[in-house]
Amino acid sequence: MVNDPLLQVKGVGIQFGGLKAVSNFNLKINQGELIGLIGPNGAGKTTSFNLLTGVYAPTEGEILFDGKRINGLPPFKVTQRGISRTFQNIRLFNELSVIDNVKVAYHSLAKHSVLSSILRLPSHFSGEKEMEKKAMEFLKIFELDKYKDEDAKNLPYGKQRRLEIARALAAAPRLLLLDEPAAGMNPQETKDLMELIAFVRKEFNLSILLIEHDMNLVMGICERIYVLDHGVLLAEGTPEEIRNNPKVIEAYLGEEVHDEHA
Ligand SMILES: Nc1ncnc2c1ncn2[C@@H]1O[C@H](COP(=O)(O)OP(=O)(O)OP(=O)(O)O)[C@@H](O)[C@H]1O
Repeated sequence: MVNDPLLQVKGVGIQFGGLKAVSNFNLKINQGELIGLIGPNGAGKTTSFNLLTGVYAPTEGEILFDGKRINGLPPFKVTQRGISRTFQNIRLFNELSVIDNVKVAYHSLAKHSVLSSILRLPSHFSGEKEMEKKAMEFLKIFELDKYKDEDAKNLPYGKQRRLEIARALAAAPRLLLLDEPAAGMNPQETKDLMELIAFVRKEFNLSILLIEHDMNLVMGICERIYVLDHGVLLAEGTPEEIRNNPKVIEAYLGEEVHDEHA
């Protein structure tokens, strides 16, 4: 159905030994929404991403993407269905060039087959050319085109973060999961990145789920916010509702937000 949410997480949870890292987690993302996921350290945010992307299979509940069940699928299948992510600790292919990092992600979608690549058929070369062109388009959007032949490891930290997002986008997702994309960036880099996220969301008609510690940033760009605490959903609402939710203030935001709006 056209109006069904793109992503529906229904009562999802996972237990590691005796620890319930996430339990009874419910979340909905509609087409085109930019949603924030916040919570104190150890609240279960990254574990939720791992559940959504098939790194972990939930021990309870189900996850529907585009109306179809995806829990239990391995990560590469989840990516093929249309969910891409970035990682809290950057995971690039350090020894590969900047452009090759993007091409790797694009590869699974390219039309030419492995066989045509091995045999070096004409379709291999046209496929390669098209891939190069597409990868350059992503690099341009992220202002990384002039570093295309540089090893990824030589990029400054902020640019590595941008490259990770470019690579995630190259897999042509409908839902992009960003795990603290602005971590370690200075205020100007963070501001630029947020503008870029807003731009790519429109340009690629994306839905985005964003884990972020910078409260002003989350409040500034997300339509709705989910708050996790000790693995359970503490609150869900608009930035205004979250800001004024006493449970959230007590558990997470504390005096900082209180003072801001006093
Ligand atoms: N593979 C695992 N095995 C055992 N425990 C785990 C595993 N992964 C996560 N946990 C635990 O689950 C809880 C939630 O961790 P998670 O990394 O999801 O929190 P987070 O909200 O992302 O925190 P942070 O903001 O610090 O990144 C923590 O107590 C963590 O130690």
